[in-house]
Amino acid sequence: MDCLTFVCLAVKCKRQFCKDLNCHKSGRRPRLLFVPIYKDVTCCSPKVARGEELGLKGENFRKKSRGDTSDTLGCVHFPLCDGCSLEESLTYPPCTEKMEKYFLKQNVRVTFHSDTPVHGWRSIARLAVRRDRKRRTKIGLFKEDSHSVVEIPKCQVHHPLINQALEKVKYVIEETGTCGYNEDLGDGQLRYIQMSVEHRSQTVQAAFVWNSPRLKEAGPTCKRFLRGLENTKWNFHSLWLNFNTTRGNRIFSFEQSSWLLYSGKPYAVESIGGVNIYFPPYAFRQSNMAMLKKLVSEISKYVDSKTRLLELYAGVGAIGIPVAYASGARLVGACELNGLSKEAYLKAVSALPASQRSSAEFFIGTAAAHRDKLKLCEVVIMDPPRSGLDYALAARLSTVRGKDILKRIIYVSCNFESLRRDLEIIQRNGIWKIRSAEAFMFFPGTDHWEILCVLDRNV
Ligand SMILES: C[S@@+](CC[C@H](N)C(=O)[O-])C[C@H]1O[C@@H](n2cnc3c(N)ncnc32)[C@H](O)[C@@H]1O
Repeated sequence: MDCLTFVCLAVKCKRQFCKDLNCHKSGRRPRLLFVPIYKDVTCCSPKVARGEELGLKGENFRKKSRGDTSDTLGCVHFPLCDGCSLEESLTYPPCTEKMEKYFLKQNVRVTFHSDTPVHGWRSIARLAVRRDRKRRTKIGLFKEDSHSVVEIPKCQVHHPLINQALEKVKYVIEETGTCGYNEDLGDGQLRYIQMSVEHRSQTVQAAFVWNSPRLKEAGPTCKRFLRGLENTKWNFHSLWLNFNTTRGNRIFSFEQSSWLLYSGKPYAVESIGGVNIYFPPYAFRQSNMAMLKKLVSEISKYVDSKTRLLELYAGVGAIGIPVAYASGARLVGACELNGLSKEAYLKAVSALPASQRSSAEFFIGTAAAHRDKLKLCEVVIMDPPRSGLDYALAARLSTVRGKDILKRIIYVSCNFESLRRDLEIIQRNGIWKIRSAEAFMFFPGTDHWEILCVLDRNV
């Protein structure tokens, strides 16, 4: 999810620049934002002004008419900024047809959940900070196929608090003489900013990637910058530093020691399905919180009470824990590559009744490495990054073994192409049948759906 996410990183051909930017847009190039990205994904369609030419209608699908402002981007930064690829019919993206046809071939009608605001939905954003040739510091997204920054102060999909926070940051950058990073020279101070909204307090968790190995070497400007932000008395939930001096395209350093909480609280807390989920800046977080809640509520319908539930690609448990809470399932564990997510996961799990969490473990590593844990569960939830499932996991799922009790797979995907590939592997031995498919409009403005696909084991 996303990507960063943070979001879809681009990823094709020569465009393999930024390794940990997640961009849920086209996958054509490294765009800033939103979460880790991974291997090769198929390029999506180019920018299109509307998706209305497609005539398909899905169940519950509210097709909006052209000119309906609630389905139009209306952003001054379009099309210069590559964060969005659609300007109209945002809840009816071109990829819809392909997806519906695929599932229809498997005798499954897709249920659409597209009733979402198309503005202000992005509650986490990662932006680059760069110094241009005129020594001006710019904050924004990379322009396509380049590392020159397009400023987007009036971005329509950002939560309004993110734009407000960025305005304050820009002001403090100027006041304190903080210098944006210069990639060619490897000098400058501020490299990236991540802003993440905590909805309950209407505050913003801000993380600043600083070009120094530690606070000690960051120099007086760093402290002036942070004090300057505090002095604005604005709604910052917390101010974080991430120290990253590596050349290249990694936004963050993921060493624990590279993270410093300068002020405020360690976690942004969101209530999802009635349970508190804790988000530190160094863990994955979905960008559309309202739709995530809808997704969790739908998934809960596929999980019975007391079922043994495993979550793979778990992040901090934003899906699996609320699903267990709502359904009464027993968590047998969660697997996640980013070990820094463990503490937040265990904190959220502790809110579940003891009977539901007593055997819950957090397994750090790849889902492939932990695929033997599948034998512990009756239902597995998997929400991989855009690149899809680890091959060894998909292959393992395709061959049920003697003692396996697994009877349902709940696959959440932000990339139809990798989902289709994985479903082919999982289904190749005829053991699994698709029970249902639902599409959630997580990323209005992009040519993507978040897809929930449920498979049941043939009896
Ligand atoms: C799309 S996110 C979903 C996270 C979580 N389900 C949520 O909604 O917040 C994918 C997660 O998988 C993790 N990840 C990436 N590659 C992985 C792998 N090979 N094995 C296990 N986890 C992985 C990422 O760190 C990220 O937290």
